[in-house]
Amino acid sequence: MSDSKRLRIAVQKKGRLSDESIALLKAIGIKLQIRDRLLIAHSTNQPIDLLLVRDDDIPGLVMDGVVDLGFIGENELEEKMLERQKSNKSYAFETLRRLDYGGCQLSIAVPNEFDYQGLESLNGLKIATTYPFLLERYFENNNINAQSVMLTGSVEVAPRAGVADAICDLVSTGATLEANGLREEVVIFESKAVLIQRDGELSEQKQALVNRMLPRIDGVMQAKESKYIMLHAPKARLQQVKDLLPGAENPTVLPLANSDESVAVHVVSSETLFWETMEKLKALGCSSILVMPIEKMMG
Ligand SMILES: Nc1ncnc2c1ncn2[C@@H]1O[C@H](COP(=O)(O)OP(=O)(O)OP(=O)(O)O)[C@@H](O)[C@H]1O
Ligand SMILES: O=P(O)(O)OC[C@H]1O[C@H](OP(=O)(O)OP(=O)(O)O)[C@H](O)[C@@H]1O
Ligand SMILES: [Mg+2]
Repeated sequence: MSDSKRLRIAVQKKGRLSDESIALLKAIGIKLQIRDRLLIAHSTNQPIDLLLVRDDDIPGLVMDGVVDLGFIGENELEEKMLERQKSNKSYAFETLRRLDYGGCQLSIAVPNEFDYQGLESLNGLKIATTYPFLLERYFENNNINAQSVMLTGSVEVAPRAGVADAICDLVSTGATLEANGLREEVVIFESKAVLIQRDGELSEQKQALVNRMLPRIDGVMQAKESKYIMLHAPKARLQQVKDLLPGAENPTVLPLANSDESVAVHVVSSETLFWETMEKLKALGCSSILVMPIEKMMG
């Protein structure tokens, strides 16, 4: 059990989730000095320690109570849950937040020349994967009689190497599949990064720290999606201008020095302003249209 006074957070050391997880912690005000070869990093301004590990280890570290929090992909988390269920190990945890990065899907892909006619075409195949528990659950739920072949890496070369007939691997842009002459046919799991907490009560101090972190995480994610929009608009067309601005229920309208016809409009928008909308605003007589990123938000 984690009995240290400092909140322990597990983060992937090197990979797809590392940079964004660490950037998120920094964005919520946690100062970190990460040195390349060390497993642990101490925050210099909060009672927080980061454990930098392989992502495969993160669900187990949280479920065994070795760390308090962990950043992990839902694919890896669900796979480890299924694995621990089957071997009667505890698999309790709490999801604190679903995050806005690490988006990918676990899909079955076949070689381009394979004549795929639907799920029944998978019967009798050998399918290489790093996620055998998720794949076998999919087989069971869909009455597919196929065999999973566990590979920890280079899954996409398995069909060419004659090790398997098809694969089940993570897909984001599809570039890896394309480069290996494979075609995505079935999405079996959609995933994003999540922040999870171990089961059981945290000490009062640790819980208070987590309670402060979560609204800040929400603020960072919200800010990323939002824009601050400023423009000069003709007074006579103010309503039409407001109608064009996304999520602009309550814009600030300010007088402009030296102009009775125009006003300044400021608005925090829940989405960005597309070029097409900017062109329409211009056509209505708007000028000085600025779209700016927002760093932090608090409701
Ligand atoms: N192409 C992708 N785009 C977005 N997210 C991805 C992509 N590939 C993987 N992920 C997410 O990031 C997680 C980590 O992927 P990565 O490829 O870094 O893992 P890994 O090779 O298993 O690393 P490790 O050495 O830590 O075991 C995946 O489990 C998934 O949730
Ligand atoms: O659809 P794509 O955009 O091509 O992304 C998918 C690839 O990304 C991940 O691997 P990664 O590049 O992280 O390397 P790894 O397999 O060596 O971990 C994943 O395992 C796929 O191979
Ligand atoms: Mg891994």
